[in-house]
Amino acid sequence: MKATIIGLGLIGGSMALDIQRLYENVLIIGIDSNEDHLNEAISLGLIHRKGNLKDDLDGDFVILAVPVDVALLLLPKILDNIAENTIVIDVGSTKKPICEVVENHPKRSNFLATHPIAGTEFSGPNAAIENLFEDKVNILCEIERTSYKKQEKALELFRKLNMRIRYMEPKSHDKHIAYVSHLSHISSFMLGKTVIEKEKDEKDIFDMAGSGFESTVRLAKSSPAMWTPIFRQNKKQIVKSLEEYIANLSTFKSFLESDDYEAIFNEMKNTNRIKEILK
Ligand SMILES: O=C(O)C(=O)C[C@]1(C(=O)O)C=C[C@@H](O)C=C1
Repeated sequence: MKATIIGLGLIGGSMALDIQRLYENVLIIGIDSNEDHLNEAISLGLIHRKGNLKDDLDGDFVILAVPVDVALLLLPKILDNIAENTIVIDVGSTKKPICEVVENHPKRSNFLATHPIAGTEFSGPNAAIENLFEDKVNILCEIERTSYKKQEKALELFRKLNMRIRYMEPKSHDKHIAYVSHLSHISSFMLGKTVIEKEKDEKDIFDMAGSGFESTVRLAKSSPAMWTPIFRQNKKQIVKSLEEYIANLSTFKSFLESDDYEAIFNEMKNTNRIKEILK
């Protein structure tokens, strides 16, 4: 079993670890533009050897786990050179642009667009962990455009990883993910910024930060190199979600200014429904 992992960050590295654990006689080849990451991936045991985009597109799987802007550039070239029986699986956080870029590619049926809803705020090969995908949702887009044999191969991998599969249209994926993932990150980044700016005048502010602040601001530790292209590709949906979020913040502020504590209580009471949604 041969798998080529392109992009040896948290997701690519974790995938490499799990494929080694779940299959027999595995050869994992790593490709990354960052030479330090490649060396780190070898010393961490994530990959067996370095590869390249000419000679290593002929295994069972090619996993494309690079930032979403790089994925758009690489995927058509990868498909140009892919071996007949090899499936390319992308794992990026936006799905419409990547599906569009290969829409009319003659090797479209070698590709499957996926989004594993798994991750942490950390990045790079060092952040890779075993079992990251266990019991996590994996959103698959336009699976009918992937050849049947290759669908089976991918689904077997996701079964072995014990993932929960959902099927979605790329547009619908990008719309919903703008709210539950992309907006969460922006909100955390801007909360972090607000508190850091205050800290300039009040040195003690972080001494007062408890686990509430820490859990809310966790995502602000995420990689700007990964998130900037995501925000760019999903700009339209994110702007819409931000408008709704800003309106809710403004409403809360006006309730407070007008001492409308009943309204504030009700806003929070209604939102407590999140306890049932995210059990
Ligand atoms: O939990 C985190 O730290 C994540 O950032 C994971 C998260 C998310 O927003 O849920 C981030 C991006 C991925 O596309 C999928 C999952």
